[in-house]
Amino acid sequence: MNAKQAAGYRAAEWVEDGMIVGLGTGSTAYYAIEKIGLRVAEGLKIKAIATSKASEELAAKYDIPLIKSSEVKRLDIAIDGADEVDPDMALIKGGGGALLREKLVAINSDRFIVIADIGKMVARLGQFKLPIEIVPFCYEWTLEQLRNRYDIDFAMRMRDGGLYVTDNGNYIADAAFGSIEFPAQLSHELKMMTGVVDHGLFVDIAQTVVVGYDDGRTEVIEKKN
Ligand SMILES: O=C[C@H](O)[C@H](O)[C@H](O)COP(=O)(O)O
Repeated sequence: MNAKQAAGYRAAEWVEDGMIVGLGTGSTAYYAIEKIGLRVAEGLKIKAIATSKASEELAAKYDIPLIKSSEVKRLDIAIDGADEVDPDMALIKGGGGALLREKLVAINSDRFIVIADIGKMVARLGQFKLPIEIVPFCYEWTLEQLRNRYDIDFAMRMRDGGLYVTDNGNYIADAAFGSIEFPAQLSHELKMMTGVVDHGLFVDIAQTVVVGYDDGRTEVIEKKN
């Protein structure tokens, strides 16, 4: 069992009968979905909302019943990976482009569990390029606005020779902050910018982090109040 699988499988143990579950996206969330799917095959009764088309397909493969947001007001639990996790459980997410749906699901869940291999744990966020989802309309102006505000490199994410398009039809600019001293402040500033839909900083959203190690061990860290 590798570190991602260990974390994903451990977090899947939080899921109980009758829960509405948010399914994350990425190579770590893959294992949580797989384990939840195996438990569904054994009789676990849940309903789920997926944070990407890829995770929807994975859930369908495991016969995890998916529902629409109109059918439920809140989720009991959401389980998702992260690109970086700092000691305050602030995160960078969106390496796989799913940050907007992931944030919507996470903030509307009673408990948000982050699953991360030990390599994701950092003293300070920012080495991983921060994904910023921007609307396609006049995106060059939004990019220019970002470049003028922060003196760092912003690169439009590319895919197959063209601009990468999220499940929501938007683009992503990856921002090389290097070191983010005040994640909450940056999160707020970015949200205020016209043209920016959202970004991959998740501050004060996670309550639990399950860390996976290469030898298959896991460590559960709960947020201190
Ligand atoms: O958009 C993708 C998500 O935020 C992922 O949860 C994040 O990038 C971590 O992905 P992985 O588990 O593949 O490292």
